[in-house]
Amino acid sequence: MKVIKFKEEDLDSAPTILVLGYFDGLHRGHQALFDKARDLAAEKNASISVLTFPESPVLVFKKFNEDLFKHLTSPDKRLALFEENGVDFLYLTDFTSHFAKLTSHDFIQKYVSHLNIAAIVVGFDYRFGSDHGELSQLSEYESYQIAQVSDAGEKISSTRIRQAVLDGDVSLANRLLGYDYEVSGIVVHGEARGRTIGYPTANIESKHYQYLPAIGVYVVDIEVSGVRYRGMASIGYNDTFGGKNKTLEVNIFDFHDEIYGESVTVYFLKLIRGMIKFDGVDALITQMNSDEKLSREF
Ligand SMILES: Cc1cc2nc3c(=O)[nH]c(=O)nc-3n(C[C@H](O)[C@H](O)[C@H](O)COP(=O)(O)O)c2cc1C
Ligand SMILES: Nc1ncnc2c1ncn2[C@@H]1O[C@H](COP(=O)(O)OP(=O)(O)O)[C@@H](O)[C@H]1O
Repeated sequence: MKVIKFKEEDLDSAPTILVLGYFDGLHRGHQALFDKARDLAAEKNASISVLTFPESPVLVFKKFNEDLFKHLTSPDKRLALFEENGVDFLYLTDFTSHFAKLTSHDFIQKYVSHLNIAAIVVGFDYRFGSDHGELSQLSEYESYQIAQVSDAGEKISSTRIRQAVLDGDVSLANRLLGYDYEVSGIVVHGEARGRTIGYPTANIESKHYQYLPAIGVYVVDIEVSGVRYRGMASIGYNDTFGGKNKTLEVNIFDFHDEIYGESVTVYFLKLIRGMIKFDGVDALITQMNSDEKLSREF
């Protein structure tokens, strides 16, 4: 997949299926658009292009807070998901005040018309341009609007998945995403207490703006240097020890190596329980023994 800043002179000239949207998380609802795009691409011998934005359009409309930078995936994972879904050309353009003022007609003139469009695919609720144009506006092109995908009778949406993650319901998030919710980060030093209680934990700090699941203990997989291990994670303040910082820590099963400074990815599989403030370290260890048993059996 080629990632290209949208400029008229840099566009590929071969016929292409254009998929439009922002696609945070590229969940099962989004994947339905790419299923259709792949069918069309095969039928018309065309490539697949996406025209999207590096950051959320909401940044242009709302007072800033850090949450507006947050995504369901890291930037790398976002690219990998587009690639897995068959995208050949990912065109990026900044969503700015100027961009927001374009009418649907301007958008077609300035962007869509410069591509060699074989067909356009959008989602059921797609609107574009300052006049909130509908698909009919694109009627000069062969265009397809994909029906909403539901799960348990409710629409699959990035908002619903974000809420599931924040509630700690990673099982639901994973089902709606169609893959395991993951957070990437770097292994940093903690209090060096883990090893003294028989459960060393890799403390993971994320540089990306991602949603961290709710405080609690989780069954996880963790990828270290390309190998995926089972483990158990804690998200919280280490209440038993009066911790002040919220940490994401993973005890990795059948693993014995120093990995400070390594980039790792944590895949959240299931919420085990909430955080408990124990009276002493022995009670914590007993609880962690049973967390381990459950996590290994998952
Ligand atoms: C699976 C798991 C469950 C945990 N559960 C709790 C808990 O219920 N209460 C708590 O205070 N700390 C809990 N912890 C966090 C430990 O307090 C923490 O890992 C330990 O203090 C080591 O910290 P360090 O890595 O900074 O040295 C848990 C950690 C793991 C890996
Ligand atoms: N099975 C394991 N799970 C997690 N980390 C491990 C494991 N074995 C060794 N380590 C190493 O030990 C470190 C964790 O030890 P710990 O005593 O908890 O110190 P810290 O407080 O710095 O995290 C990890 O960052 C990693 O480098």
